[in-house]
Amino acid sequence: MGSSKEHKSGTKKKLEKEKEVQDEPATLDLTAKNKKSKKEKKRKSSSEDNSEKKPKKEKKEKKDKKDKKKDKKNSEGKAEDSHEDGSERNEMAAPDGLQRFPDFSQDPSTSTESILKAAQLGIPQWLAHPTTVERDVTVPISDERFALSPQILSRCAKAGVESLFAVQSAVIPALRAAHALARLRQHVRDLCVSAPTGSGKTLAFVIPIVEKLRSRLVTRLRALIVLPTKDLAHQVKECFAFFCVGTSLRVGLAAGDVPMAKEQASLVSEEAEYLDGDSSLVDILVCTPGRLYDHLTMTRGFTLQHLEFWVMDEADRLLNEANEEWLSKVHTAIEQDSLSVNSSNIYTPASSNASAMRRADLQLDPLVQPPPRIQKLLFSATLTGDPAKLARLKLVSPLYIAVTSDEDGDSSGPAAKYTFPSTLSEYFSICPEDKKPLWLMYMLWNKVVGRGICFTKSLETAHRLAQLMQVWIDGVPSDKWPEGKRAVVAEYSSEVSFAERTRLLRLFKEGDIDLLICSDLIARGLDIDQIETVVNYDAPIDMSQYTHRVGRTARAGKKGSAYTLVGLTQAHHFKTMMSENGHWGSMLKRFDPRNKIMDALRDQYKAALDGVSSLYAD
Ligand SMILES: Nc1ncnc2c1ncn2[C@@H]1O[C@H](COP(=O)(O)OP(=O)(O)OP(=O)(O)O)[C@@H](O)[C@H]1O
Repeated sequence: MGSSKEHKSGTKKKLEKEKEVQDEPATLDLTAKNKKSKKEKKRKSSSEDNSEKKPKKEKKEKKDKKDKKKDKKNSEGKAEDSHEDGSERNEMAAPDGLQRFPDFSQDPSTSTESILKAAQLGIPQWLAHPTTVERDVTVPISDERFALSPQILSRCAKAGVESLFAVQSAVIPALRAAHALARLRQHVRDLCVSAPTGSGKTLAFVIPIVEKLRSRLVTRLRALIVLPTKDLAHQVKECFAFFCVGTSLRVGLAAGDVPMAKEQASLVSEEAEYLDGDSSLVDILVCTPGRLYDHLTMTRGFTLQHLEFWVMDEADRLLNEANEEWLSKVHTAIEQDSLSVNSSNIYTPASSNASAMRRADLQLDPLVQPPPRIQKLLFSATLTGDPAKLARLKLVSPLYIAVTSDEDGDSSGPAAKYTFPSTLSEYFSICPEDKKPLWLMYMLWNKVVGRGICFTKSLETAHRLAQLMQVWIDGVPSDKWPEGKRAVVAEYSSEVSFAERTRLLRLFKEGDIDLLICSDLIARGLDIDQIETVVNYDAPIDMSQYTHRVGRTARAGKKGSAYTLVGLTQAHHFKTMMSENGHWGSMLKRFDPRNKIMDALRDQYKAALDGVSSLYAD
């Protein structure tokens, strides 16, 4: 937990530095503006060649003008309602003379069309033209298109699922149809799915996979679900386990949180190892790429020869993994084994070095048909549009389903626009770097956060911030707090052991923790029902990071808020990023703390800084 002396002295230096810079005048880095003018020239020439885009361009220019006007208004420090209920005025337009919103009125804005066009260069047709589904659609679970069994319907009822969300209502029928085709030995298409955070992507693959496998006769590894982190693997495993109740399907987990030997023993039986695949103790395996690689390399009897589904959840993150060896390892395993068995459970007794002979036998034997091809299923809220990355997956005639919203207009192409839950309210605040802790204190003090999660840019920042908040909280007697209730914060990062993280999540869910301070470790995928607020303590560096972070709230149709603290030097980048992705405007409101409360907190902040410094003084 970063308690070494080295870490302490580093932290101390940083805190001293933090104190030093407090009184420095903040400067806004505008170097990006010069770079931008080149971009703008390029944009102009490309839009001149593109006359059919004109009406859209005009519309955009109007919108930009409107945005610029708004920015100008902000920059002039004019009071503006900035909070959800519109009741809170911008009383803190310029305390310290630092909090004015920088004037972007001189900034040329980059056309979304040209970015889109560039992004589409060289991308395959299927990726450029997704089947789109409206975000807010829901369909009763009993709809005949889903053809769900009584067993699945009863699990859905138990889970409180009465209707299916947009992504589920599109993906489940597509997969059910594919299963029917597979049974007839027909061509099965791979599937790529992009849908907003919290929109129910997990059930979109869990339900049809359980539905397809529940009548299988023999336990064999037929579905492989790969997720980028241990935490997510646990979450998805639990979901499968819940939906497999009432079936004989067995769900396994390989995420590296138990010793390798124990994991091996849970996946493969030592007894039946003379038959490839017959030794599997699980039908569905949820795993992380690292452990999957280890089992393919080291676990005797572990084979993918019976695989029917290969799901990659948080697919773009998996494709970004620095170590992609796992991907080629899976492909090699599949290619070696794919013709050794057919789906009607007739298998050829085989040793692992006899694939070629098996193939020849299969082709000669009229009773033995080739197995169904493995169907690859990719899911993400921010599916990559990089054709080179997708090519590594060797997808076969993929179908691309994108859940979008009305505001996305003619959204086409991969992640052409990031789609956000309609129940999410978004705010940003411009503040000097060294005052960010004060902003966070304000949010905790003033109960802006409720129950929330706070993202920082690094493990170290998360650790230092959690420590500072703790010293502050401990230093103010309970009866001085609003409603006599102290805030409770905890650090939640990969520095904290998995067991401790599990405990913290439990406390958070039970309402005993108000704010989890974390690095990006859990930005993706984690489904915690109770998160009301996301605080981006450090502004995200790209739109994908923003999407995944804010997507921890406003899930499954619930309301949620996201607050981004934008440092003065990040302000230009933040606005450009939001504008380029069509996310700058009425959906993103300005939030400014109230002067009076901030004044009261300033002394407490200073005392907390001193308190932390003294921790390291010994
Ligand atoms: N049809 C449904 N009815 C009610 N609740 C649902 C339904 N589908 C999913 N949920 C709930 O919605 C929440 C979000 O679902 P899920 O975690 O699958 O989202 P996601 O799209 O994978 O999000 P992310 O991209 O952030 O990982 C979960 O708590 C899940 O139980």
